[in-house]
Amino acid sequence: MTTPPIQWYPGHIAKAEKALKEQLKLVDVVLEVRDARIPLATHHPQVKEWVGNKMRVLVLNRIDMIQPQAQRMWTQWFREQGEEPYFTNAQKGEGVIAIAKAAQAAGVAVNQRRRDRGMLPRPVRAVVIGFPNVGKSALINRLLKRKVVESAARPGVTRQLRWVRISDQLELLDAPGVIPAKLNNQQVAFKLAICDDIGNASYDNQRVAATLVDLLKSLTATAPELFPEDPLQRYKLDSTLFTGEAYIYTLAHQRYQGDVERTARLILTDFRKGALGAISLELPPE
Ligand SMILES: Nc1nc2c(ncn2[C@@H]2O[C@H](COP(=O)(O)OP(=O)(O)OP(=O)(O)O)[C@@H](O)[C@H]2O)c(=O)[nH]1
Repeated sequence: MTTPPIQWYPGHIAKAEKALKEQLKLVDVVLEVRDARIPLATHHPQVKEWVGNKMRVLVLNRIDMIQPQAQRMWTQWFREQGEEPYFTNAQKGEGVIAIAKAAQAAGVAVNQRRRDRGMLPRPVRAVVIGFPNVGKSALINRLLKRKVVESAARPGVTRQLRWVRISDQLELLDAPGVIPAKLNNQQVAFKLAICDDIGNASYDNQRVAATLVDLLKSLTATAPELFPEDPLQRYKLDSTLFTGEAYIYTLAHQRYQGDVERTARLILTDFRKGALGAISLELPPE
């Protein structure tokens, strides 16, 4: 059997899963953050089971990094699935007030249940969960209107637990819950690696960058209305003539002294910092 191109460390995953379940035990409401560029790949199939019958608010973050038209398509799709997506730019604080309101609204139901059981109402307790690097800490800091959580460019950075008061009705765990990636789907793994939402994993930059080029080619072909310009035009090399792998190899030889690794890293960095434009890497399934 060949080694899969993207690998995690199983011990790390088991530990993360255990920590996440401990955090979930403490709360009434779960704010699940996904990366708006890959809302399906940043969904873990077991979240539903882990969240159980607690209230869940679905947050699609990095809204600045996808096309407005893609946002509209996702809104419609999620509503068809019976879910209301909340879109945020946690870096700038956009859409964050609506998240706090949705969490508080969920708290009303929680307190009604407490009253029905003869218990005193209390502020609703919430936690922010999501894959590494999706913007959990940035969102918490915005909800708190101050910086209590280190928001790092480095994936997988988290710290100790504390309750912080957001309003009279809402308390938040100040440390986010990290959802560990599911191990067995390489297609999903590639998207997580492209977006740097993969945490503690090892992968091959050249294969990941080649997959990004192939994905962009296929998206521009299937949804041309979302791509008035070729996202790869920055490199002045026609992507329609090559496979992803051949594209990187050719570009490396034309522009970067044959340094394929450097070219691969450059393309990934350009995509991650938005230099290729606002691009949703996934579109709602038909
Ligand atoms: N462009 C953009 N960048 C964002 C957004 N939200 C967060 N970021 C940036 O993305 C990086 C990661 O954000 P964090 O808040 O540290 O992500 P996290 O999910 O807490 O990451 P871990 O601690 O690794 O699990 C930081 O550089 C943020 O400034 C957003 O909506 N748009």
